[in-house]
Amino acid sequence: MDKMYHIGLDDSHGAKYAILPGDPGRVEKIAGYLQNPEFLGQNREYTSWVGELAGERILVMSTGMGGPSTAIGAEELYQTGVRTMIRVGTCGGMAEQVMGGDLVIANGAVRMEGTSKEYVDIAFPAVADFQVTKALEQAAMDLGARFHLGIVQCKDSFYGQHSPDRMPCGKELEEKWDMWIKAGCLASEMESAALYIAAQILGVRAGCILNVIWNQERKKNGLSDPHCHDTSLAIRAAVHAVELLIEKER
Ligand SMILES: O=P(O)(O)O[C@H]1O[C@H](CO)[C@@H](O)[C@H]1O
Ligand SMILES: O=c1cc[nH]c(=O)[nH]1
Repeated sequence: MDKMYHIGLDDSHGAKYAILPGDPGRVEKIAGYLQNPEFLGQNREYTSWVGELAGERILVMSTGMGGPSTAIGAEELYQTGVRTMIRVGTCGGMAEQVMGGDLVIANGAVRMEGTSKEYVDIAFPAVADFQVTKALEQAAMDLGARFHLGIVQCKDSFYGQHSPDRMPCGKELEEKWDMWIKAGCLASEMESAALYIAAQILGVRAGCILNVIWNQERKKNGLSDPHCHDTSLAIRAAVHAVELLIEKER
């Protein structure tokens, strides 16, 4: 087959499982947890490596930031044979109990972004695959991580989250932010809703595990707000979850 237009890959990678960080700079680090890691290529925001785990080929590819590039990545990975997609990313805590350095496993996502609306009506939920989510939960437990499992909020504007007062529509952003918190959202990030909806429509599995960087709500409420930029724990949990899925499905 020809190489896919955006991701620059064809099906010669031979992987059915993919680990998908947003940040291209995280790809080589993730591949370092696999056997025989090999650089495949880079085009636009898509940097790709492949390696092996428990006898299976595993692709690692960055999606870039936000729904559009994530959905394009999922679509083109599907064309190259990938059937299980696990996002490993970062997020900002929303719920008070979610602290920097914790992990969040997203079993569903609020669709406050634009991409998924061009797949299916907003009434349709963005939900993670149950088996993938169970494997992520088991992996986090095996690693002894402090983790939370629940719903994350996805948006398109990082600065709409952090500086809503600067935006002409800031009042609406703030009202919605408070509503998501009251409804029980754990954390905010930018890709899982588009990934879950694209995966659903493609008929493949998707899940997501996130490192919590900080929690602006804790800071606002005068609570301690430790910051953690180290994504190692989330990466190790994602890799271990893939291993668990492979073993279970062998
Ligand atoms: O660390 P990644 O995976 O990029 O994820 C988060 O970080 C970016 C914003 O800083 C957004 O992409 C958000 O979803
Ligand atoms: O606060 C944050 C941190 C990471 N990613 C986001 O989208 N928001």
